[in-house]
Amino acid sequence: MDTAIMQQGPFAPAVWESDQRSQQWAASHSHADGLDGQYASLVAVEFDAHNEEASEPSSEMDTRDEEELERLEWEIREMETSIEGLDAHYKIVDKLGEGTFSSVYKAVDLQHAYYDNDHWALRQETAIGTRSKVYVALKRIYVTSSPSRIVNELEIMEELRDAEHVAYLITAFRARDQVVAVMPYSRHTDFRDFYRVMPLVDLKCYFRCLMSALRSVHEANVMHRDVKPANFLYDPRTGHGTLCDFGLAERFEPNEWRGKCHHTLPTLEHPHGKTEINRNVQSIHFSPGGMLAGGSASSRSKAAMGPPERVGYLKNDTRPGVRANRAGTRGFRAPEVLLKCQDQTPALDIWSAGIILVAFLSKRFPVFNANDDTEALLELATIFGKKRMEQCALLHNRTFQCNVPTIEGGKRINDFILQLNPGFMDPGSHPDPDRYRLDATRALDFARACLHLDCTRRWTAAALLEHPFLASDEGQEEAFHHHEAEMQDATTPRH
Ligand SMILES: Nc1ncnc2c1ncn2[C@@H]1O[C@H](COP(=O)(O)OP(=O)(O)OP(=O)(O)O)[C@@H](O)[C@H]1O
Repeated sequence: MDTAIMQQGPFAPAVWESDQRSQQWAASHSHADGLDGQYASLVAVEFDAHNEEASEPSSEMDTRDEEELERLEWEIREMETSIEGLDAHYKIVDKLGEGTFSSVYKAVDLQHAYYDNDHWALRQETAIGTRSKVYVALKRIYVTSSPSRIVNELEIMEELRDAEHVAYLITAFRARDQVVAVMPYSRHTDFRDFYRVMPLVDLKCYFRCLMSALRSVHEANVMHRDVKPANFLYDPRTGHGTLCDFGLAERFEPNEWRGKCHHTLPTLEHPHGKTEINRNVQSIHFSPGGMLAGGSASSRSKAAMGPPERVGYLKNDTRPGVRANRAGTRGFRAPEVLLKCQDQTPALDIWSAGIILVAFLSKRFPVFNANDDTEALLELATIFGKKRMEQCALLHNRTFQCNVPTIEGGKRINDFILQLNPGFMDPGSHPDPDRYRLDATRALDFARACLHLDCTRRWTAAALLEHPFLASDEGQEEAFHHHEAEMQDATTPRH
């Protein structure tokens, strides 16, 4: 390796980082609930914290054919020869994934013992000294990625190193045109294997990890921009999740607020008034209750601000299209991204997390599958209805026009979920049917809180962590009712 672009650092794999409380909680609830057999067998694999290999899937589960395995072998050899010195540090054992911008491999960290891992060991509840092998994930970023994009990803990961439930960067290096980021290996199960069978109690665990990752990311004024199941590595056996892939992440710069829309600069304020972030924000419109600031589109459009530009559109418009960051994955893009809002906020990640929840609750994945942004807006319109889409567009200084008659009405997100999964409220053989119904109602409300079309009304990650679906004690429930009352108050139009 000729150029180290970041220092080698101490680490311990995230798989050992599992929060013991969530782990015990997930395990006890999963089994107590008399679960779907498929899910029970997923979580039943004994997790031996001291012997990673014992809990690895056996080769029988490897469905790859000979040709694929040969290709993988070739790929590993090619990587080892094109990055001089790599094999002295890491022994690549498998391929974990492949995306648009990179390939990710599982490797044994051969030199783990030569580094001081105490810092990370402090964050663990499991001693790491007893491990015979320590696995890492090597993300080989394709040469077609621009240097600025690579630096952006690495810098953001470096900045978020101490954030819980966020993939952290151990080191990164460059060998000629090859850039490799090294992360702890996070053991996980493919979302498609559990989204239809995961019980509500374990779903809470999933969203606690995801929301706590997003809270840290947003507190650092970063928008992830690509929240989706493939980027949240969740292990149902331990109840531990890790948000990865900061390849599209963008800094939220309040000082560069363009002000072309009708929504105000948000505050990432904690509910109940404990301000804790946005070091750089100079002018903040505070809203009660931890919502991103602002009222409803209709109330705001009547406010003193007035539209910055004329409303409406030219029929034969020859002007170039509006440019805005629309990075993300289809089906997970928030309405403001689809509408090319130029002042996008961290609320866009909350929308994507809400879509993941809809997949769980409706047992449908992918939820949306449009080929382009216009089609994606139409998909939203079929749920939310024309009027609310028009209001949402207006908020971003856009006009929504559609002559499809079936989108006139619109429904609540809860009704949409229940339409797709009519049996959702039925506790079935759940040992505590009332508890199930309460959790199910709260899960629907959690989805509603994530999926406000109006980005200013979407709850923050910090607020969502205190939503009763995730909150577990009375105090938090009381706080929620207080929070709800404040929200009602804030969003009721004043005449
Ligand atoms: N730390 C890790 N531990 C285990 N697996 C990982 C880790 N990081 C990434 N992966 C696996 O590799 C896949 C691709 O990683 P990543 O999303 O970072 O790459 P990408 O090229 O940006 O992908 P995409 O274009 O799909 O967003 C992930 O979906 C995951 O399955």
